[in-house]
Amino acid sequence: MQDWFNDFYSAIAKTSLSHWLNTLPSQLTHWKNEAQHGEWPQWEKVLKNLPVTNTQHVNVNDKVEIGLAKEISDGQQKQLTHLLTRLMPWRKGPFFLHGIHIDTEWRSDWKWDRVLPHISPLKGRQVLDIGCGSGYHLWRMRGEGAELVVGIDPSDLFLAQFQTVKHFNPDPQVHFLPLGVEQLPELKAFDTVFSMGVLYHRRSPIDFLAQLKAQLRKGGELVLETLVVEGDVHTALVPTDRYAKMRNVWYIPSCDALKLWLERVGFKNVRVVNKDVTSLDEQRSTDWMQTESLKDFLDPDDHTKTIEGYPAPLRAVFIAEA
Ligand SMILES: Nc1ncnc2c1ncn2[C@@H]1O[C@H](C[S@+](CC[C@H]([NH3+])C(=O)[O-])CC(=O)[O-])[C@@H](O)[C@H]1O
Repeated sequence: MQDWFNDFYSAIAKTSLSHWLNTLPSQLTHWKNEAQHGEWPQWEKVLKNLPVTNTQHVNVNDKVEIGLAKEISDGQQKQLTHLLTRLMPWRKGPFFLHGIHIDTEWRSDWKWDRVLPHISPLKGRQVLDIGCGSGYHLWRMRGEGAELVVGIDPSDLFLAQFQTVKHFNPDPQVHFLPLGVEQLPELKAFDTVFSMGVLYHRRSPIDFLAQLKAQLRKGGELVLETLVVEGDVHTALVPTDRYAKMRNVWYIPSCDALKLWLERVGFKNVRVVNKDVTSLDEQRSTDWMQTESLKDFLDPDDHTKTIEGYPAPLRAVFIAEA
């Protein structure tokens, strides 16, 4: 793990992100010390036992597929499947590793298909994904030609899943840092900042939007995806307790309200490019995530409502300019 972070420091040393090096090393040292007390050591063991395959087969353009089945023996494939199950639940994907299909809870590729047609081409850009989950979209961003791709997410399990994929595709321009958005300094350097599925988890959504803006260079692009409700510019749902069984949901604004919030923190040219009700095919239990999923979070008699009686998950994609 020492190497991953050193690799990242080298990757940004001569870029407009170099001032990040003032704060990052001490934060990551702190993370390393803390991680030893949780489940990290057992996931690290999985990472250490992954087979070295040196595959040249990398497709991150229309899916995330690294390595072919024929490049490893049946015994190795069985062993690899076993190691991957030790990193369950796999929520964000899917991934195809040496013929093993990790059928994740979410079809994150469908979200990417809704976002991609509307964003500025990523070719040559420095890109940040805030709350990147397992890093599925990081690979797809690189597949679109981004020059440097950085994801942050505070979940250690997501880091372990990302590093598993990176083990088979050691691309030096794709990185995951175990940080929360609140730990970022004002970098003002990324060409595109993504934040998908995170806003409703933030207690102070307007501060969060300002933090996103502070990561972009002037004229850079924000790609924000979040839950929304129908309503006017003054509408935002704050659940009394849980929303779709999630404990940590705070604000679900209408599109007009969120557009206003974005404008209030200084974003320009704000537009909603996609609205979509999450289908039971997009989020579901699988062999790789065997506990409850969307169908258990909805009213069994009326799928337009959550089990708590709120409008069922409706998601929107916003694009804005810093
Ligand atoms: N403070 C924080 N800072 C950054 N990330 C955080 C924070 N707190 C939680 N997260 C992370 O935000 C992600 C939200 S999931 C979206 C994943 C992907 N983007 C997707 O669009 O599929 C959607 C959901 O679970 O509802 C998780 O990976 C958290 O660990």
